[in-house]
Amino acid sequence: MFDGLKKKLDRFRKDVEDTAEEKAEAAAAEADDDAVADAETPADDSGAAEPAAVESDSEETAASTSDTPEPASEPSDEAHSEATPVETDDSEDTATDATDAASESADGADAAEDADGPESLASDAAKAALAEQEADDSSSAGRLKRAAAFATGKVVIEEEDLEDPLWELEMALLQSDVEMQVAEEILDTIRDKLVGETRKQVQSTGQLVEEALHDALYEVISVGQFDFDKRIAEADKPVTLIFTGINGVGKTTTIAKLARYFEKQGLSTVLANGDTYRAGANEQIREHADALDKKLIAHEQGGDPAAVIYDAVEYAEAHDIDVVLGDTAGRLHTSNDLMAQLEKIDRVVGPDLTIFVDEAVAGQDAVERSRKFNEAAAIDGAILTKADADSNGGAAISIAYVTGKPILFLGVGQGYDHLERFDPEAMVERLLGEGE
Ligand SMILES: Nc1nc2c(ncn2[C@@H]2O[C@H](COP(=O)(O)OP(=O)(O)OP(=O)(O)O)[C@@H](O)[C@H]2O)c(=O)[nH]1
Repeated sequence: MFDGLKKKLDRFRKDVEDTAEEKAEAAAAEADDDAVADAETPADDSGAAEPAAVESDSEETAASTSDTPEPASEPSDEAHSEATPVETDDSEDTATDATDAASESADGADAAEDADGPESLASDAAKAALAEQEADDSSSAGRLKRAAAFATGKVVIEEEDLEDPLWELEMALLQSDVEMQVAEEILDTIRDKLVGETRKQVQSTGQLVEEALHDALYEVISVGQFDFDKRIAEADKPVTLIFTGINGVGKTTTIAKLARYFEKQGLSTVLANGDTYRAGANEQIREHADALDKKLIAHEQGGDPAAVIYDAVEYAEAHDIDVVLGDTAGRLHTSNDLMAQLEKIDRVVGPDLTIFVDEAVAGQDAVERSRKFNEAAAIDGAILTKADADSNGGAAISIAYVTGKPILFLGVGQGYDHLERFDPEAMVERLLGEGE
């Protein structure tokens, strides 16, 4: 399930990790060359121990180096732990930035000690560059900072490192039927979380990227989620659930699966066939009712669906039944008379939940239909069937964000037990291949 998208997400994570680490290693190599060149430069006649000068290829860097205050005395250990690898980002607010950086460097140092990580490999010149409080540009001092960051077990991820991998990820999401605005939201979240992030000694860049991917996917997938079982348990009985969607997506089969699902929870159900439109609809749902030993309320073909559902609620009240499961005719959102039927059921019966059913394999089409049904009939949640046959996962990722309503269940096969409560965390872990 969703294997195609899983592979693409994994490729994104590897691309970013490779880019960031290659860049840092390249900078480290350059920095060593710079440091060696500086070491051969004769000291000036003042005799004061200058911090290792950083070769610059631009005026401002030289200025910032000459501005660098000379250490008054050999820094004490505390001062040293303050002065060692400090990440300064380019944000305007250097005061906050310095505090953040200091606390981060303390964390970094602690983490390094905690993790019994290798002694810092940064050369003195690299440490001096890192100790600089100035926001730096892409000069050799900047390269040295990145290199030292790498040498001290830190990798700074920059916007340019993400450009290509994010473009690839956007294509992958769109090809997997993720809705455009949902894909943009995912990319924005990843960019916000990763740019300027430093990889701590105890983390790999891949872990950093995975955390950003996880959070970005979870944010869009979990929109509107509520505790379905709790909602049903606490609602006044009988609870009335109405199912709508187009023909052939699996509404009737899903109703039968839910009858089995509630039975396992000790809740009784009665089925109602509000599909008085299609010939053979009564026979189809009656097969399920008989197989599950459940009561079915049905009228003649051509009857009023609202009257069927109303009779089922009356039956449930008279027989102390917990849940009414009302099927309706497959319809397109553009079918005015069928949409008018839904409004009448809403008016006459006042169902607890109107649930939109579509098939995961329909991808973008399912997303678009969910948006239209929600506009026309104000759905309370969605069930995606045939997820067992869906390699993309685009509909499962997009529908909640697009409608603001949660996906409640996934249909994962043709059997009555092939129904899964939709869990956003489990979905994200499935997409990221975690916990396998
Ligand atoms: N693989 C798979 N097949 C499913 C799933 N859910 C339903 N189906 C199949 O999809 C087909 C259509 O299911 P129905 O329940 O008849 O669909 P419907 O929406 O009620 O169709 P109408 O009655 O025409 O509105 C049947 O062959 C089901 O077995 C699922 O989760 N996975």
